[in-house]
This record gives sequence, structure tokens and C-alpha cells, in this order.
Amino acid sequence: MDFSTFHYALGTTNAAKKSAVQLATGVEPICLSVPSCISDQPMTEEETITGAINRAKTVFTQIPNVDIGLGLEGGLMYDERFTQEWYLISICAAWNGMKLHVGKGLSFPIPKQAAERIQKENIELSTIIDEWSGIRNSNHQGGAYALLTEGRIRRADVFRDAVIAALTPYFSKLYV
Ligand SMILES: O=P(O)(O)OP(=O)(O)OP(=O)(O)OC[C@H]1O[C@@H](n2cnc3c(O)ncnc32)[C@H](O)[C@@H]1O
Repeated sequence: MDFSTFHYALGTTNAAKKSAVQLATGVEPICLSVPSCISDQPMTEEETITGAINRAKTVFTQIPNVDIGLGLEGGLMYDERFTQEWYLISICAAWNGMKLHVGKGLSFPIPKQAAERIQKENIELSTIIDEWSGIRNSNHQGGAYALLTEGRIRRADVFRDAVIAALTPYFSKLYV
């Protein structure tokens, strides 16, 4: 599979997400900020996937001559059943005008106090991560993953895997 043979449009100018696409495909996507049409801080997997799909489809229609539109969306979800913990998730939607694929990156437990503050104070995760890490715009850099893992995993790494998962069905003969 050679992902670099396609042209990609990415529905954001976020540096971590752009880097993720480059890591996954080997090429630079055309970046355009498009609305996700969901809340600024998605709190369910369904909402996060919906935002990723909205961005992928919108950017595909707005940028001419690309093969695939990509929507990358971060969000939170609560695991009621097993752990009763909140998780940070990173989703990639890919749309070629005919077929949709969705890839899910690493889901990572976040501290209880972060989830509580997001709900009580009505703030976004990035506000807390910026505060805790002392880094402005942490969501364009290593993000929560880098802070929580002390640099072992960065936001771009997680989205890279989600992008590879979403693109593989377009390229691999095994999916026909
Ligand atoms: O510029 P865009 O593409 O909108 O990217 P974003 O980081 O602002 O927004 P997302 O929709 O991907 O994520 C929803 C919210 O969760 C925050 N978030 C998600 N993952 C994060 C991470 O790893 N570190 C810090 N904040 C994160 C993010 O900053 C938003 O406040």
C-alpha cells in the first residue's frame, strides 16, 4: 500500500493533526478549517465520530481535485460498564465522495478531576491540559497524551494510527 499516491484534504489547520496525516501518508495534506457542527468539547463517541465525518465530507467538497477528505476529531467518552472512567479518544473519518471509513486511535483514561472540571466549569480539555502542562495550545502539540505519558505518546502519534486505520480499506486489496 502506498498512501502517498493520493491527494488529501484535511478539515483543520491544527498542527498536531496535520503532522499525523504526514506521518501516516508521507504527504502534506491541504488544510482548511471547516466546522465540525458538534459541540466544542464532544462528550460521547457518537458525537466525536459525527464531528469527524462532518469535517471529512465538508472539506472534500470545498477543496477541488483531492482524492480523500479527512476529518480528525478529539473527544471524551465515559465507560459506564467496566471502569466508570472517562477516556480521551481520537477519531479519523475518511471520505472519497462514495465510501466512508472511520479509524479509531488509542483511547486513553483521563484523570477524574479533569472530567469533573470540564463538566462543572463548562471548559474544554485543552484548557486544563494547557494549565497543567504550562504549554499554550497543547492541543497543537503533544496534547493530553504527552502530558499524561510524560512524552511517551504524542497527539500526532495517536491520530497517525487513526488515519492509517481509516485509509487502509481504500488501499488494501483484502477489503474488496
Ligand atoms: O483545531 P481543531 O481541529 O478544532 O482541534 P482541537 O484540538 O481544537 O479540537 P478537537 O475537536 O479535536 O477536540 C475537542 C476538544 O478536546 C480537546 N482535546 C482533544 N484532545 C486533546 C489533547 O490530546 N490535548 C489537549 N486537548 C485535547 C481539544 O483541544 C478541544 O478542546
